[in-house]
Amino acid sequence: MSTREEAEVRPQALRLEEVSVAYGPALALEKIDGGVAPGEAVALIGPNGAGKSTLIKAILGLVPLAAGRVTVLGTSPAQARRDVAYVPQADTLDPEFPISVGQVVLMGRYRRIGWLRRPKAADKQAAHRALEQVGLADRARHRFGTLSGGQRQRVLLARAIAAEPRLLLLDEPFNGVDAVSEQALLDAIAALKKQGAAVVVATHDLALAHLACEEVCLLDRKQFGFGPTRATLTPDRLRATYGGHALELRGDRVIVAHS
Ligand SMILES: Nc1ncnc2c1ncn2[C@@H]1O[C@H](COP(=O)(O)OP(=O)(O)OP(=O)(O)O)[C@@H](O)[C@H]1O
Repeated sequence: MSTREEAEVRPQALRLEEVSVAYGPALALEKIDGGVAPGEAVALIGPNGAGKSTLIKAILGLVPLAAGRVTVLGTSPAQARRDVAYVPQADTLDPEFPISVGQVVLMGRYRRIGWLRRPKAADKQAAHRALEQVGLADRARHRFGTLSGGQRQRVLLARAIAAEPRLLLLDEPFNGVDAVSEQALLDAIAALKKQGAAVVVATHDLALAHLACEEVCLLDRKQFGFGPTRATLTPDRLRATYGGHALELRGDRVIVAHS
């Protein structure tokens, strides 16, 4: 069998075919093309406004495509929604909202049990296991808003884990996160991948891409590379992707001056 045929029969959790998205007359994404296999992760890397969040919305079926096709778990984003979990940036959930950590995580079960049914013992156990996985089992009764930003991010990841997703989408999971939370997030992502889930992570953090992702997609409206991490994250490609911005590489992290 040729390499091309092998690539075509290899199962993909996510397939992007020349995906373009427009807000009004302007294209926010143009011909993004690639995929991710079950048990693997892809990092979406690009400057502010590159279209990373827009691509995540396209995978969730929340924005219409101007062209191309998104296939999630062999079907449309809308059909696959039950098996897809999304972790927003922690600051999108109001910390003042009077809800416990355990209740936030249990919300991850509602797509399975339905909003009108009461959670069963199995749902509570799944929520507890998810909190354990991010190292916060002892905080279940604490108010969500009393946790640090990094801990809140871990709780939102636990909510996603409790949903038992086959595809997990993360938007900038390391923003404002300390080293302990960073390690807990990395461990939880590794455990999900081991269970066969595919992961898509929008990030500015090249270390995260190297540590947790088999593939990267470099983008700034257009695609500047989509492939295995080490081969794709070259200084030349990074400079092309971050073209209009002042780019500084420190170790394996990109530091971008937002002018
Ligand atoms: N609802 C919207 N209506 C119009 N334009 C939008 C909308 N959402 C995003 N955009 C524009 O689309 C482009 C891509 O935005 P997007 O938020 O996807 O980028 P991003 O890579 O996630 O950025 P960041 O790293 O800053 O979060 C930007 O120019 C943004 O201003």
